[in-house]
Amino acid sequence: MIGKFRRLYDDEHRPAFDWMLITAALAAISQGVAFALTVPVLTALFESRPGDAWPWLFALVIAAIVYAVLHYTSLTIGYSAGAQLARIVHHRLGDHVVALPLGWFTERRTGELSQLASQNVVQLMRVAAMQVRPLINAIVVPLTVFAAMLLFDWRMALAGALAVPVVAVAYRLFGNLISRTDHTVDAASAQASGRVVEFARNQPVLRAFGQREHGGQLLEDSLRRQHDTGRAQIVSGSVGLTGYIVVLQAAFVWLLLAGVYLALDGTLATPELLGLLVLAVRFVEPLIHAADDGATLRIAGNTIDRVEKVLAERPLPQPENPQVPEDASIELRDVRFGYDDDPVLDGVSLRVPPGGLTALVGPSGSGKTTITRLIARFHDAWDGGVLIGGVDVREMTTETLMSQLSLVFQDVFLFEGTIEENVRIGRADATDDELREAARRARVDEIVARLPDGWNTRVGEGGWTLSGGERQRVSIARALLKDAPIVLLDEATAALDAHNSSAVTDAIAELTSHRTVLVIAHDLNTVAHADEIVLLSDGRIAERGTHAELLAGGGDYARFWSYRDQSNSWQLGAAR
Ligand SMILES: Nc1ncnc2c1ncn2[C@@H]1O[C@H](COP(=O)(O)OP(=O)(O)OP(=O)(O)O)[C@@H](O)[C@H]1O
Repeated sequence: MIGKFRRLYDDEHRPAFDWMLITAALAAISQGVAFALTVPVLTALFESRPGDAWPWLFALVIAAIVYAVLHYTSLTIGYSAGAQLARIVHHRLGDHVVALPLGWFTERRTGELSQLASQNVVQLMRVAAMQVRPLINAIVVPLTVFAAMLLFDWRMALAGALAVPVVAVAYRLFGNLISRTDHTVDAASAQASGRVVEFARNQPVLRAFGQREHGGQLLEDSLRRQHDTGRAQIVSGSVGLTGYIVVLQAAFVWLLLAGVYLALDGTLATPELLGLLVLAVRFVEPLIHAADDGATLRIAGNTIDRVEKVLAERPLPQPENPQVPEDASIELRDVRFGYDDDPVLDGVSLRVPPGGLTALVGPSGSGKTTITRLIARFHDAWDGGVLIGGVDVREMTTETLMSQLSLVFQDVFLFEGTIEENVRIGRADATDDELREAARRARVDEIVARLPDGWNTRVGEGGWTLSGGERQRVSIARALLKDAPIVLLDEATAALDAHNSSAVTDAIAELTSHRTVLVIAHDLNTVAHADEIVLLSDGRIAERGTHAELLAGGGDYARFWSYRDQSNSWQLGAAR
């Protein structure tokens, strides 16, 4: 456990943690020595030689002072080492995840990462600061007491040593019982907090569909599950803790019996026996505390395992000799790729020349979004190549690649901040005039005009104060401000109201003029003017050509187009 903590520290701060360990160990030794010194003091008093007790008492006071100083030192070093740990773990996680492929950031993983980096790391900091020392105490104090027993009476020390394996086995067995439900309790708590957020967020939907009770029922179920697992944890935890303490008491009784036997035998004087029994109590005491702290330490151990798992994720390999693209073309050469064992794209080749517009169409799940993700290097292709400006994306740095691309996807994320800050993410050093111009072209100025604080209006977490169409316009303004030569666009105007839809269409027209564009089109009406239309089906290109060529070809595209004529609202995605 201590090794796990040490591994988390960097070379600069590990010595502070080591100092905390050393001072804590020295404090524990001095505490053990102080306990041991009670034996000659008690012996002298019980043998009616109070004068003999003074030197031992004096030594005991010195040991107690040394203990107090060392304890205080390790406490203060521990606090600062704990605070450092939170900072280091945050930095290490931050530095590592920025190098991970964007495809790693699924909703589940980002949720777990955010819990890990916030709540769990703070717990880790507390454990490093406050709970590692008691663990050292639980090991070093009994060892010191044992050494002292050896000096006073080796037979009592031997009796103590015989009890140690039994206590160790009990610690492990009952410890497992205590921690057995940790994972189920963690999972139930995570699920319950997720349900609370979901219930609050989905109030409008639940009420609109008269499902308030259904949503409440789900929440209630998971709260009940949390309650039940919590109760099971208390029961098995109490059984485990009680069992362990009973074994410790039995170990003490065993020492008592050994001492009484030796006393009756006449080989151990009664005053010495009393002193040794007081020492035996001190032997057992830190072990009881160890049981209390064990559960917290195990949880900290789990957290460290999770941090290490994230740190072990393979970062996106960076090229040794980075190259820069020659132009703004996009090319896929015989690309194969899948998220698990089955390929999602199976031999896809396409080329968008600089300034060209290619539309990807196809049924839902045919792999359109996956193509855009490979171009932005969310993942690397299994086989084949993805090239920008004639250079494989694996041969350029992430910065170079990202400087070439603007991504406008459906799930727009806005940060908690003002609307101006959200547009400025497009290019941090843009002048105010450039920012206003991009906003005007994306028709964000219309949104700003109706907001109470104009540009300084805060958009709320995830941008919830704005409508879906408004969020898309903000994301298009970002892309206009960034002014990258290639645009990857997931066009989705179908779900928008008429006003927003026309505003988004205008904004997209601004964004796509004079740029290389690869657009995922959900509505066939918007693709007719593309230079090339690529129809994907099951991860392969089924048809390709201009609108006129595809209509003349009389294939699936032509068929879908004629359906579209019959029903204006028809969409390709719904054809599956
Ligand atoms: N992160 C992921 N992990 C596992 N499978 C995924 C992942 N993303 C997509 N898939 C799967 O890959 C296939 C292609 O998905 P993709 O999103 O590329 O299709 P699409 O044509 O863009 O669909 P839509 O039009 O519905 O957005 C689908 O079967 C999908 O379930």
